[in-house]
Amino acid sequence: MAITHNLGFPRIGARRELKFALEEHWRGELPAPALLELAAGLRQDHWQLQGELDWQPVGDFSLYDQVLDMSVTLGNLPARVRDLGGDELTAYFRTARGRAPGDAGDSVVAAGELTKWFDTNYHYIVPEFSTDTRFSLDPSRLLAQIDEARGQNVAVKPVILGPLSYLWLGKAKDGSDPLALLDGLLPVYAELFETLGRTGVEWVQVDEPVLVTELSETWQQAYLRAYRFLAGRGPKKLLTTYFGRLANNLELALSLPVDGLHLDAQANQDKLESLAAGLPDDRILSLGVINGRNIWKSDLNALLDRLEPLHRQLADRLWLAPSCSLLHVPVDLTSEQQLDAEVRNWLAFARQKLDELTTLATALNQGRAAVAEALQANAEALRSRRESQRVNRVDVKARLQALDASWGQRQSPFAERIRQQQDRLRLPAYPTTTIGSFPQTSEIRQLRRRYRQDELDERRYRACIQHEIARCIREQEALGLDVLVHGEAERNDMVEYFGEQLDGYAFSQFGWVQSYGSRCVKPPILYGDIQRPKAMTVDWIRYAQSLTDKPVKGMLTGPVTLLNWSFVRDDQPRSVTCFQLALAIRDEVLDLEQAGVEIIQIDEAALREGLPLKRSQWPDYLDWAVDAFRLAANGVADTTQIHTHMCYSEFNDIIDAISRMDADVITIETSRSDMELLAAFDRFRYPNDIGPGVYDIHSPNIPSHDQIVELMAKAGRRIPAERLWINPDCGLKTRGWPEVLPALENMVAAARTLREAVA
Ligand SMILES: CN1c2c(nc(N)[nH]c2=O)NC[C@@H]1CNc1ccc(C(=O)N[C@@H](CCC(=O)N[C@@H](CCC(=O)N[C@@H](CCC(=O)O)C(=O)O)C(=O)O)C(=O)O)cc1
Ligand SMILES: N[C@@H](CCS)C(=O)O
Ligand SMILES: [Zn+2]
Repeated sequence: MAITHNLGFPRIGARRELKFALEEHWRGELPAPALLELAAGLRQDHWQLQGELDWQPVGDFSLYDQVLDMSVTLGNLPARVRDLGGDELTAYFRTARGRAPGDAGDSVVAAGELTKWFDTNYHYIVPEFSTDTRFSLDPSRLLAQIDEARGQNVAVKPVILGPLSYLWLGKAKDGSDPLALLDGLLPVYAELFETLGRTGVEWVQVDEPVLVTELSETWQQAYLRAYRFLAGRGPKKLLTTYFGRLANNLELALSLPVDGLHLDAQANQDKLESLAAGLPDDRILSLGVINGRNIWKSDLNALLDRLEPLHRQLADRLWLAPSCSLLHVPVDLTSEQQLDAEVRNWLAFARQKLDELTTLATALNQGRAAVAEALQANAEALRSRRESQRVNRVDVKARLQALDASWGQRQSPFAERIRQQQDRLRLPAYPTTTIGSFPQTSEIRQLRRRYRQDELDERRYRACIQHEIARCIREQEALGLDVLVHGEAERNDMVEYFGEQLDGYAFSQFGWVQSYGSRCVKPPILYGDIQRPKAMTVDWIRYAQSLTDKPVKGMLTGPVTLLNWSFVRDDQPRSVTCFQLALAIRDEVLDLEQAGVEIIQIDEAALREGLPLKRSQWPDYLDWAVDAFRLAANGVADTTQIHTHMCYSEFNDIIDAISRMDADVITIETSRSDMELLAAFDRFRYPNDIGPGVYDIHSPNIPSHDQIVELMAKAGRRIPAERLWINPDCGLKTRGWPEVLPALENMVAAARTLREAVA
């Protein structure tokens, strides 16, 4: 009997029920018991949807983030939150967001840092450590959910984050080494396992995704030490790895004293037979056979060809699962009634992926004939996708073939370009600008919803958006900003907006995926060769420019970010898809230039986050990613100024690549690090213009004039004043106008002060 299980289910809800309830609760409109009741209802629904599986995950549900949940279980909330007291839920939300419902004044604290979860678009709350950190067990959340699940006849398999991954994902604010905390942490994990054992849990899933990164000898030794210490305590342990190949850590993983190993079957595919052959009799092997991060149907027949011999060898020691938690895919394809039927037939969301798993297990346990119809339909769907004219377009492929290196080359080097641009733009010293988006108010979202639901015709919708753009231009002129933006009011999201307009993309209605906390994104589905049927942004920018004499930036999302934040095709290398996107964006850049736009910003917010988890693979990725950016950007004349924006700040290790992008101006996040992160640009003698962010847009706090002047003075010690711009860290879409206006007022005033100093 092959056994089926799941690593984790999306918790936001098929209709984003959790998002809306959380936001209502934070506004003080939904009491905590009602929020908790809704969460319990979602868990119940999700266990029911997973009812066919042999084991179901428990503890994967989270009100905000699973890493923060683990911090609670290990008694490791930040001292600034613990000191404020209050109940458990209050402390939880204060750590996540800096405030709980009703908090003001002294009860507002700095929120925990959010950072991306491996190479996904999910963001977790970073555990905070110092040399003084002491852990203590609080298993109450996990035990309560185990009880709840047992009450619903769930075959309970608790899920926890393992000790090494927990330490690796955290940060010591005092610069100490998190690994030094391992000895203090292990007894708490031991107590947790023993507690779970006493409640009769048979298997516990211990997530150690860090095993797919390239670990130093010290970390490898730490793994051995930790799992030897924990051996034999509590339930059987399924050591769970995901997001890639175990590579050098495979032997290490196999040598750990655990009862089973889960790995991504596709990433480790050349190892499966030898693994099965050498597996000790008392171990199980769990294969992540269904891709948990994309939305394509699996090739079930090909998988069975591979799995049948393994199953004959391992019998019930073969477990089948998705490759990782299904957190990263939408819940249910059956909701998508407006999606093109042909494309829909190629897709599988979370529910459909679990169906695939059940089909595979039935075929293995009872023979393929038992699921002949499902296998036939699957083969048909795959054939239809492979042969579809919409997937493979001769014209797009031919254009890519015809590319030569000159397409990625600006006409002149930066020093010459910037002289021509300055002659044309006549900007003051320390030019001020913003990153693109202005507040996405509920009125703007309502507009879009009414347009989508045909309550507003196109003419009226466009007039309303123009009205928003006009307001945005008016406000920026009144503030005295130097380079304006149109505000992005017409965009639901910086990626989805472009996906909706490019051939080769489909988009869903309900395909929401959690990005952080209650915030979701709806990644568009890139299924075929990419072609831009018509200009996507030119009318809006032209309209904005018609309202002002100041330059308005054309605003685009770059090819690498479109790639990394979409569900992309798996039938060709990512680099090829990225170059197709680059050509489409290049066409838009040239149309903007043709329309007289003097400055064009191409956001590459996801370029760094797409770095492979293994450093040895970085050079290859950076080569083609930077080439794709250059292909998109570099068709313009010297007089056209290209900006790029990246809303993160760790550039030390990729500064060569950033430099090779050769954007005339790069705007980056630096305010929270006190400009320290400019050190990389300084050390490398980065030659082009830089706009180091002077205020943190994630916080409602208003930066003062003096703070901004001080930050820019620090920047000036690293970068010559004539190459500095002044701007916020990132776009302002999540903020409200009452916060944005005074912040930008101070920013412009600070620029004036700085200009006086250089006059
Ligand atoms: C910069 N970030 C982004 C990432 N990935 C992207 N694809 N895009 C990004 O901008 N990754 C890293 C970060 C993550 N940061 C964020 C920040 C904010 C959000 C966010 O606010 N998401 C919204 C959904 C945005 C959206 O697409 N909205 C649509 C539909 C809105 C909607 O649900 N409308 C309701 C009606 C609402 C109303 O007020 O009446 C409806 O239709 O029923 C739109 O604006 O049209 C969120 O709500 O979570 C995400 C990631
Ligand atoms: N232009 C986008 C970039 C976000 S990373 C914005 O301003 O929202
Ligand atoms: Zn940004």
